[in-house]
Amino acid sequence: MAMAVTMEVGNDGVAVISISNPPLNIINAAMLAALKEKFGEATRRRDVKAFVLTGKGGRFSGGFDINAFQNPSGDTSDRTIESIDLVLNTIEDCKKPVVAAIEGLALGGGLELAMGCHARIAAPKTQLGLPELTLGVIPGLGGTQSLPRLVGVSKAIEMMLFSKPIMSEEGKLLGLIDEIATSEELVRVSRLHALEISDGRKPWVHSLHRTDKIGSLSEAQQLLRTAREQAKRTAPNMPQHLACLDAVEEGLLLGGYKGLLKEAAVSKELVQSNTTKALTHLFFAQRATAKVPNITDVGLKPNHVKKVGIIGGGIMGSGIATSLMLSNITVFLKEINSEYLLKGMKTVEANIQSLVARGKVTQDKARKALSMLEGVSDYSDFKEMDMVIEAVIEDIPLKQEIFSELEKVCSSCCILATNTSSIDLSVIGEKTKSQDRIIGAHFFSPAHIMPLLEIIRTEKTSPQVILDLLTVGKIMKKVPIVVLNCTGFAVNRSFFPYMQIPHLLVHLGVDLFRIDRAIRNFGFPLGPFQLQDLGGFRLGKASGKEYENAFPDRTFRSPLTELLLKNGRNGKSNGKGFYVHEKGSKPKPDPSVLPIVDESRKLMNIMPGGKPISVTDEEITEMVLFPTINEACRVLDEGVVARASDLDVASVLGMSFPSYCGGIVFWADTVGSKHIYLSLKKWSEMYGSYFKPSRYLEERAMKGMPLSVAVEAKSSLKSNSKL
Ligand SMILES: C[C@H](O)CC(=O)SCCNC(=O)CCNC(=O)[C@H](O)C(C)(C)COP(=O)(O)OP(=O)(O)OC[C@H]1O[C@@H](n2cnc3c(N)ncnc32)[C@H](O)[C@@H]1OP(=O)(O)O
Repeated sequence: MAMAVTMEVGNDGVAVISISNPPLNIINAAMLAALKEKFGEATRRRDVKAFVLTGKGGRFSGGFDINAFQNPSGDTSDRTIESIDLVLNTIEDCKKPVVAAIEGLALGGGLELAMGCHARIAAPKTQLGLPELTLGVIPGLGGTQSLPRLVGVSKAIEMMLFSKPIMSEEGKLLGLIDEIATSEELVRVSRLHALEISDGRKPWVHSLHRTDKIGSLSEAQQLLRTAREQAKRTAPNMPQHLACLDAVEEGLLLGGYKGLLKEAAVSKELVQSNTTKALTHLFFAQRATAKVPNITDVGLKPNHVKKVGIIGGGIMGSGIATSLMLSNITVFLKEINSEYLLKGMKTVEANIQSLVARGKVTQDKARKALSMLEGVSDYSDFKEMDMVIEAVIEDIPLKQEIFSELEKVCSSCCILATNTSSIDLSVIGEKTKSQDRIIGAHFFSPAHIMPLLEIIRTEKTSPQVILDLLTVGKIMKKVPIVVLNCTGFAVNRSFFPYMQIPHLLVHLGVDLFRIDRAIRNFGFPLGPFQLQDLGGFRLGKASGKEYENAFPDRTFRSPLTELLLKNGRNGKSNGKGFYVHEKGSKPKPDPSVLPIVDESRKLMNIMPGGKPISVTDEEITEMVLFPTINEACRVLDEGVVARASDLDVASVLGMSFPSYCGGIVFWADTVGSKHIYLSLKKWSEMYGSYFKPSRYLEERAMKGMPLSVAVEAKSSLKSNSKL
C-alpha cells in the first residue's frame, strides 16, 4: 500500500487516524499535510469526542524521510511551519484529546508526533528514540522541547546526544509512556484513555506546558554545561550536538514556544550542512551493502549455520568466537595444546565480562553465551561443523596445511573461511579441491566490537557460500561487505598507503608524533603510528611484505620496523612502540624511540639536501590521505567492491575514517578529483612513485567527474594489479 493517512470514526466517538507508509511508516511533507487535514476534518465533526493517532502494520513510525536531507533544496516545506503548525497548533492545542497508540517503534519525527499527543499508550518492547543527531540534524518536530519536559533534562540529553533509544517499559517508568497494552489491546486501551481524558477522568496534559520534570534552571544549566564539554570531546567536528543543546537551553530559558522557534531555525541550517549530507549518505550506503548483485537477488535461500569451528585462540580467534557466541552460535575453539586453548578460552571470557562491565550485555546473556563454547585440541568434532574460520598467524605454508587438513576432516558442505587480513585466498586454498567453499571472513580487531565484516570471494567461491556467510554476518550484527580477492582486499589494500606514507614522511624529516596529531585533528581516533603500535610491528612487517610483493612500484621500504624489533619493541603487546603503553593510562609519545628513527633516517638518507622538508599539518594530512584515495581508485577500477559507497562504509566501520566526512570516496569527491590528482602528480615528481596518480583518478580528474560514479563489477578478477 502506498503512503496514506486514513481515519475511522467509531460509535464511541473516537476518531482513529492511522498513518501508513510501509515498511516503517516514514513521514514526509505530504503525510504531515494529510494529517493536518484529517485532524481539521474530525475537529469540526460533532460526533468526534477524541482522537487516537496510530501507525499501520505494527510499527508506529521510523521518523521523517531521510531522503529529504540528501536533497534539502528539493524539500520545499518549511520546518518552522511543520513543527509548530502540526505538532503544536494541530495536535497539542487540539480542542479534543489526542492519544498516541504506539507499537514496534517510534523514532525521530515518529516519537515527536507521539509526544505532541496528550497521552501515549505503547505495546511491550516498543523502541522509542530520537536518533536525529546520527544524521547530522537535530529533532525537528518539537523533540528538543517535548522530550526534556516528559522525561527530564538529563535523560533527554542522554537519549538525544547518544541517539540512545529506550524500550516502552523504561518509557513507562520515566513517564514518557502512560500505559502499556498488548498489541491486540493497544487501540482499544488508547480509545478508552482518550475518552477518559475527554470526560475529565484522566489528565489532559500538554507536553509543552509541563515543567514538573525539568527541575531548577541552575541544575538544568549545569547538566547542559557538562553535556557541552562531553560533546566537544566526543564529537569535536560535528555541529549538531552543540546545536541541539542550544535549542534545549533556549526552551528552558524562554519557554517551549521560543524553544520550538530556535529548533526550527537550527534545523533549517543543519539540513544544509556537509555533515548531514555525509551522514545521510552513509545511512543509505550501509543499507545498500546488504544488496549484493548475483547473490542476494537470485532467489537463493541461506543455510542455517549452527556450529562454527575456529582455528586459533589468539586475539582475532577469541574475538570472533565471542561475537558468534553472543549471537547464539555454538563455537568449537581449537588450539594446538591445552595451554594455548586455556588462554584462548580465558580471553573469550574476559571479552564477555568486559561487555557486561560496560553494560552492553546482561549477566544472563553472558552466561548463555559462555555455554555456547567448547574448547578442543583436535579435529574429532569437526565433521559436525557448518563453517570453520581459520584465525592463525599470517603464515602461508601453515594456512595451506590447515586448509588441506580441514578438507579431510570436515563434511563436504562445510564453509571453509579464513580471517587473513592480506594474503591472497587462491594461495591459501591452493592445495585443496574445495575452492568453491573457500571464502575470506575478515574481521577487524577487536572482532567482538568492530562492526565491519569484509567477505572475500574468489572467482570460484559459490554464491550459496557467500550468501551463508552474509547471513551469519548479519546474525552477528556486523555490516558485511562482499569484495573480490586481491592482496589486502578492499579495506587494507586501500589503506596500505595510510600505513606507509607516514614512514616516508618521517624519513623526509617530519616528526612522527606531529603526523599522528594532524591525522587525529582531521578526525581519526588514532594516528597511523598509534595504529601500528596496536597491531604490533611483527604483523606490520609480515603484511608489509605482502604489499611489497604485490605493489613494488609504490611500496616505501625502510629499515625502521626491523630496527624497532631489534631494539625489543613490538608495539602495544610489550608496552613499547612509538608510544609507551602502560596499563590504566593513555599511550604517551616515547622520546626514546627517536634515536632509532634517526638511525633509520641516516640509513635511508632521502631528505632533499639533507634537510627535513617543510610541510603544514594540512599538507601532512593530504599527503597521507590522497595516496589512500589513489589506491581506493584502483580498488574501484578493478571492481573489487560492487559500488563506491561500499568503500565509504568500509572505511568508516573498518578504519575509523571520520563518519562526518561520509567515507573515503565521498570525502574525495567533496575535495574534488582534480585537486587530488594535481597534488599527487606534484608529489610524485618531488618524492617518487608512491604518489603516482592511478589511471582511474587521472581519467576522472581530466573529465571533471566524481570518483563515485558507478563502477561495473568486473567478471574476471585482476589481483595484484601493478597499475
Ligand atoms: C524531523 C525529524 O526530527 C527528523 C527525523 O525524523 S530523522 C529520521 C529519524 N529516524 C531514524 O533515524 C531511523 C532510521 N532508520 C533506522 O535506523 C532503521 O531503518 C530502523 C531501526 C528503523 C529499522 O531497521 P530495519 O528493520 O533493519 O529496516 P531497514 O532495512 O533499516 O529499513 C527498511 C527500509 O526503510 C528505509 N528507511 C529506514 N528509515 C528511513 C527514514 N527515516 N527515511 C527514509 N528511509 C528510511 C531504509 O533505507 C530501507 O530501505 P530499503 O529497503 O530500500 O533498503
